[in-house]
Amino acid sequence: MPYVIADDLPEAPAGQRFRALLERPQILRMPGAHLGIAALLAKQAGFEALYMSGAAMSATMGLPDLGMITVDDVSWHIRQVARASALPVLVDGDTGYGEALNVMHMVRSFEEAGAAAVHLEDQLLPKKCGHLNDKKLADARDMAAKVAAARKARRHLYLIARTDAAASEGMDGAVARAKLYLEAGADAIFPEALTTREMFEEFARRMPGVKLLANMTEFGRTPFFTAEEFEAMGYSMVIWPVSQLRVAARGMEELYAAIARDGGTHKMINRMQTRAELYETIGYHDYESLDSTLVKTIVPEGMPQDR
Ligand SMILES: C[C@](O)(C(=O)O)[C@H](CC(=O)O)C(=O)O
Ligand SMILES: [Mg+2]
Repeated sequence: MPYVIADDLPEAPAGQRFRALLERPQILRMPGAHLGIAALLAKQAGFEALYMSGAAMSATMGLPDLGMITVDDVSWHIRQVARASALPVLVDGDTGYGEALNVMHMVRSFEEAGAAAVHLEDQLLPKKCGHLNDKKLADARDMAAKVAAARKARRHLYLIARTDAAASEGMDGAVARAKLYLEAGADAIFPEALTTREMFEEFARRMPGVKLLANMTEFGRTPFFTAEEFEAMGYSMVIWPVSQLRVAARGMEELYAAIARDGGTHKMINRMQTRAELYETIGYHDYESLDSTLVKTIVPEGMPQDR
């Protein structure tokens, strides 16, 4: 249904709807979807919440995931995803784009744009994908101050603190940082780039009662586990952050090669969503019939139109 109808908009704030999903016993599954069209397709597949990846948003803009995108770039993505899907969205807030005040501005901007949750990581700029080498970690107390700042700025936004410490400070360091971030006001923890099942299980065991997020990114350091496996290991949320971007990028690569090679798109037609299917996805005809109903309501039949 068209998002422009007030009666169809969700009543509760996005953060509250996100929390309600986390109260259920099963793991919350969030595929990456940072564009309106992706949000609609993910919702159609049955997902109840979505993830917005910094890596995917950056790559969409033709940029590396080094913390170069801004609060406004991300807010633009949040608006279209929240609007198109009306689903709660967890947003990658990177390092908060600066220090405490920047973090507070990020929280307010993301909430205003329609986000449900954000994660904030303990790296220094230029931040890296958590699965790469040579990450520079922030001082744990500086990160805790950012979490506290986020807490002060948020009304309903769910706050997830991500720690990238496992690689350089080991499990003890990651656990100690997670505890500090929880004390500072984080609602949940995202232990980044754990490399074995044993590490995931140990982290969960040492964080009893804490909501944890698992990152199932491909081509990284985490071996493949299913949502069910993460749930059994004690995780409450799982993301597949960049998968949609990777598949779409491969599709674009093949399309451009085909046009260059064949002088047209004829060999790619059966790989395409048809016009009718696309219109179905975006609700084209719903908007069109809404428009004609409105015109009839405002200008009843028989009423002279050109006075
Ligand atoms: C989750 C993540 O922060 C993202 O931006 O999607 C990335 C994903 C990736 O680069 O594979 C990460 O740092 O893990
Ligand atoms: Mg990221």
